[in-house]
Amino acid sequence: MINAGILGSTGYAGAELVRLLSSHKDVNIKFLDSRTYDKEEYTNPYPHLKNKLDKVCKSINIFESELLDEVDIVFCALPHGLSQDAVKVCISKGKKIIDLSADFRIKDPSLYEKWYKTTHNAKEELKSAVYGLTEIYREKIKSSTVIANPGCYPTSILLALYPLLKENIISSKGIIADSKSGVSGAGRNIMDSNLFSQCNENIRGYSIGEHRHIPEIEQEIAAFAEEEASIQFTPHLVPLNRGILSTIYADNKKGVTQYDLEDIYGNYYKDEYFIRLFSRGELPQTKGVSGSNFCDIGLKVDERTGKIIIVSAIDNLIKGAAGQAVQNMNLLFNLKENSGLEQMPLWP
Ligand SMILES: NC(=O)C1=CN([C@@H]2O[C@H](COP(=O)(O)OP(=O)(O)OC[C@H]3O[C@@H](n4cnc5c(N)ncnc54)[C@H](OP(=O)(O)O)[C@@H]3O)[C@@H](O)[C@H]2O)C=CC1
Ligand SMILES: CC(=O)N[C@@H](CCC(=O)OP(=O)(O)O)C(=O)O
Repeated sequence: MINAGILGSTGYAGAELVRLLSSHKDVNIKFLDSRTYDKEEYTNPYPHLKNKLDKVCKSINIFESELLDEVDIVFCALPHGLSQDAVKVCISKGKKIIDLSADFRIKDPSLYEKWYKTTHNAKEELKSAVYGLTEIYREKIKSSTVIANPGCYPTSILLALYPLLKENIISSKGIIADSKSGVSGAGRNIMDSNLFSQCNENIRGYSIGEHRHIPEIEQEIAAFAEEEASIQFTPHLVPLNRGILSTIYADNKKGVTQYDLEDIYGNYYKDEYFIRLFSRGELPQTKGVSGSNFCDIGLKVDERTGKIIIVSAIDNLIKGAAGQAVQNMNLLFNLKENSGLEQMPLWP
């Protein structure tokens, strides 16, 4: 049995971890950290787990808690900037840690500090963190101690682009990604602009060219292509609970055909349980992945405009957060990669 603890367990990403881990046959949840619900039943804020999870929340002081000695792995689902101490303590105690925040994703700490407008206080630990995009960094993940679980938008964009960049079919500069996210992407600490009355029946773009996921996406595009990268990224908030749909445009610099494109993606992803390719004009949709760890990818060569268009769909809370974290944990502990993640999407 793997003993696991969850920091930030009552946020939306934390709650998805709790839901997935509580039905994972190889995992025993040891602690559920929460300041707001300290000493309260976890099912008070999360009644969907009633009678299935008999656990009380506890506000954990990472420096003092003896509970840390009882676990093999810590999942950290705290807001950005709060996981650096947790990572330091876990390393010193020989525990594995999967951090769902951005604190260990960006390799260059000055870039993190610039985009996140805060200081990075674990620069040494940052060096050993592995970027947890499972399908791409599987081998490195297996032997790592600190895993930086990717952002939700980056997961949807990077899995969609990887074969094109590795095959040098598109340039690493000038890619355009237009993404739409459900409201749970913003977490449960509601902001005024995310109130039902302002999200429902409404679509709006935000942070155009300024979103914090840009350096993370560019870092990985540059790694895939082995050259400098730039992306024009526009996120939108759409009236869904969960789901991300990314539509990505790039110049077809080698003039590949629709047939070539489908063949290339088929070769790259043929053994990937969680990547489902759509061909012959079919396109993915958020409902097709909702509640699951799948990443659905649709492919289109537009010969008239000379563009390649890739469309990807994920559930932001699962493949974009908790599901990918569980997938990475499975790798760390040599379990089947889809253990605890076999749920099919919900439809309708
Ligand atoms: N939502 C998503 O789709 C995704 C989220 N992530 C990342 O996962 C992490 C958690 O995100 P998410 O679950 O959405 O966020 P939430 O805001 O929903 O939850 C974060 C939780 O952390 C706890 N917390 C502890 N200290 C603080 C603090 N000082 N300020 C605020 N909250 C605190 C809170 O619980 P309590 O008060 O009970 O302690 C809170 O509910 C973030 O780093 C986020 O970027 C990553 C990918 C996707
Ligand atoms: C809809 C919405 O607000 N989405 C969030 C996604 C951020 C998120 O969850 O960030 P990480 O994946 O980096 O942790 C945003 O745009 O800030």
